[in-house]
Amino acid sequence: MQHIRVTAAIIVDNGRILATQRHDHDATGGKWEFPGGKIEPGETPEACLRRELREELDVDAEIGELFMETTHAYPSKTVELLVYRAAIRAGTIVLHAHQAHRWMMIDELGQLDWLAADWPIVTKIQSDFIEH
Ligand SMILES: Nc1nc2c([nH]c(=O)n2[C@H]2C[C@H](O)[C@@H](COP(=O)(O)OP(=O)(O)OP(=O)(O)O)O2)c(=O)[nH]1
Ligand SMILES: [Mg+2]
Repeated sequence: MQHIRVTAAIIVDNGRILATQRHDHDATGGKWEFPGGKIEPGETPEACLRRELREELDVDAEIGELFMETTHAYPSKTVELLVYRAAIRAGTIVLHAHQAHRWMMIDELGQLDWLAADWPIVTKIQSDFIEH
């Protein structure tokens, strides 16, 4: 089965975490995720995530520590997710790859219809995420 490595960002602002919604016309349309994308050959995860945040949100971000790694087997592919903390350093969000975004309080995160691979991330954020 296809195995892909994907980076995703936990971006916090004012105590809220950024969630982005995939386009309805995508295979997983309407689901929520953390912005990011596939690591290209020769690219470090951090460089990938900076590139993805520029491409998808139009922002310059500083990538912080690795928050967690999680792997999920979908019917058609296995996704290995590398989840980093990140902070926006410049720019204002303009959505180039998503249909919506929301800034969520940590205790509200469970209200969204997340991609299946993201539930362990949501659970870990709610159990041991420390803002700093
Ligand atoms: N970015 C992101 N992808 C996720 C998350 N959870 C999850 O299962 N995925 C899956 C969905 C996709 O099958 C895969 C990569 O997603 P992607 O569509 O963002 O990849 P990309 O930005 O490189 O986009 P593209 O150039 O392939 O269109 O990872 C998540 O929280 N964030
Ligand atoms: Mg993406």
